[in-house]
Amino acid sequence: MFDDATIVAIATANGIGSISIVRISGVNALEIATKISKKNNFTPRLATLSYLYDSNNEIIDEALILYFKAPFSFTGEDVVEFQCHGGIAIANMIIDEALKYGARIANPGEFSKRAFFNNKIDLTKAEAISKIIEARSADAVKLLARQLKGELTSFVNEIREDLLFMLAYTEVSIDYAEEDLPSDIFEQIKNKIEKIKIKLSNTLDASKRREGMIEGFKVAIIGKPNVGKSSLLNKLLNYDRAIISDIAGTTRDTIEESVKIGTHIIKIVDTAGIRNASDVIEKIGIEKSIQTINEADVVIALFDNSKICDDEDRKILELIDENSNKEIIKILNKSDLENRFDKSNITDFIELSTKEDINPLIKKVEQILDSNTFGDEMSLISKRQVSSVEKTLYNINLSVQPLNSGELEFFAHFITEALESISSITRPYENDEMLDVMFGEFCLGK
Ligand SMILES: Nc1nc2c(c(=O)[nH]1)N(C=O)[C@@H](CNc1ccc(C(=O)N[C@@H](CCC(=O)O)C(=O)O)cc1)CN2
Ligand SMILES: Nc1nc2c(ncn2[C@@H]2O[C@H](COP(=O)(O)OP(=O)(O)OP(=O)(O)O)[C@@H](O)[C@H]2O)c(=O)[nH]1
Ligand SMILES: [Mg+2]
Repeated sequence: MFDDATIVAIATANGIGSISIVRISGVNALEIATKISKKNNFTPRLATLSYLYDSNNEIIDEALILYFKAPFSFTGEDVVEFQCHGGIAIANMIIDEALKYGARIANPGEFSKRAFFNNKIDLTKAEAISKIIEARSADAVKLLARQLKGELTSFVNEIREDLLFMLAYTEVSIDYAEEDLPSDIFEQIKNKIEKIKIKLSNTLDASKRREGMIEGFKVAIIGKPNVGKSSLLNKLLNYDRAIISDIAGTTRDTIEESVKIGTHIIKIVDTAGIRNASDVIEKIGIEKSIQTINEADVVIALFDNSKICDDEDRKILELIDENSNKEIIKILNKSDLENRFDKSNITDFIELSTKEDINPLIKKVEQILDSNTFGDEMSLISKRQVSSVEKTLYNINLSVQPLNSGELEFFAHFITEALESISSITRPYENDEMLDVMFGEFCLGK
């Protein structure tokens, strides 16, 4: 799974800061620390202040050295940390010395990978660590910290226990006569199945709503050409990001910019107007809008209040109706001009113009994102976790019919599949390739 080399990497950011940390893990860690510091009586977990020397005996720095004696370290191996003066020059010099004394540079995620294989962390914790490093908002950090603390691990273990209970009893009832079993055992199993189904689908729903907390929520502006989409984007960003003109078709490509709304970091997406120039292009336009709507957490759909409602507007309104599960805010824009849009075509709209305060619109977006964010339900934080839960739910659903008809071998088969899927969230049975890909996406030095 991995070689037994001693690995070294900078643990801190690759830039100027007051302190940098170089971390070494493996059997030679202590010996390397001894050579660099000329000290050899490290007490585990006690910071030791020492000068550091290179192999020519020239002084490099004054640093704190931390020694973690195996197995009581992050990786489960002997770990030594040099907390040296910041910047990258000193850290790189320490790394060079460690390489001379037999260490090699760690691969991305290798410290975490070793922690996983030494049973110090499970995959949920590894994923939480990896995402926390990249988190951009306090909301995201809090969500991830819950998983770091083991919330998903407990969730998985509870479901595993229930599934194992079911398997145990089906095994027994396949082998033994019914009268030897508690009479309500199948009722118990059915109840457990129903509870698991609810638990899994609630978790999937909450996770879907919160997807944007980690990746950044997407708010998309759609509408036909010239309705004022880019003008609204600029107002939301508070600077002139997009080019604006009275020529329809000014914005050719999708523009994405980050901005903070309330506690949320969001990506605002300004799209090219949905055009009706020819059938082919119109089709592309509509397809693009459908895609935009699908990918967005909130959609702001603009209509031009200074023009009469035409077929293009009606197409967009139709699209909105078809996506009633999406949060779509309808805006009658350019309401400062003479109103010509027939309002019988549209419900629940906000009248707006560039001359007006957009705070009510921002508040509305914030409210929607708040409701997507908050709540006590647990969330999954990666596609991998979501697909494992989906697979578990799929197999649980398939197990119901054979349970009802007494085909216990089939029931046991689906429960076994479900057990495998749910277990893979914390610890897959055998899947080295997946693990390589996953840990390979981690930050260097993590
Ligand atoms: N300097 C430093 N800070 C750090 C880390 C690190 O590796 N080094 N971490 C790295 O991610 C995080 C803290 N995570 C850690 C997790 C476990 C152990 C550890 O030594 N575990 C031992 C002992 C447990 C105990 O005493 O309770 C063990 O699990 O056996 C250390 C750090 C964040 N801050
Ligand atoms: N009177 C008035 N004019 C507006 C308003 N919003 C935008 N405009 C004008 O409408 C024209 C088109 O604005 P844009 O923001 O470029 O429109 P768009 O929807 O991005 O257009 P495309 O990129 O071509 O799809 C510009 O001349 C804007 O100044 C508004 O609320 N009131
Ligand atoms: Mg535009």
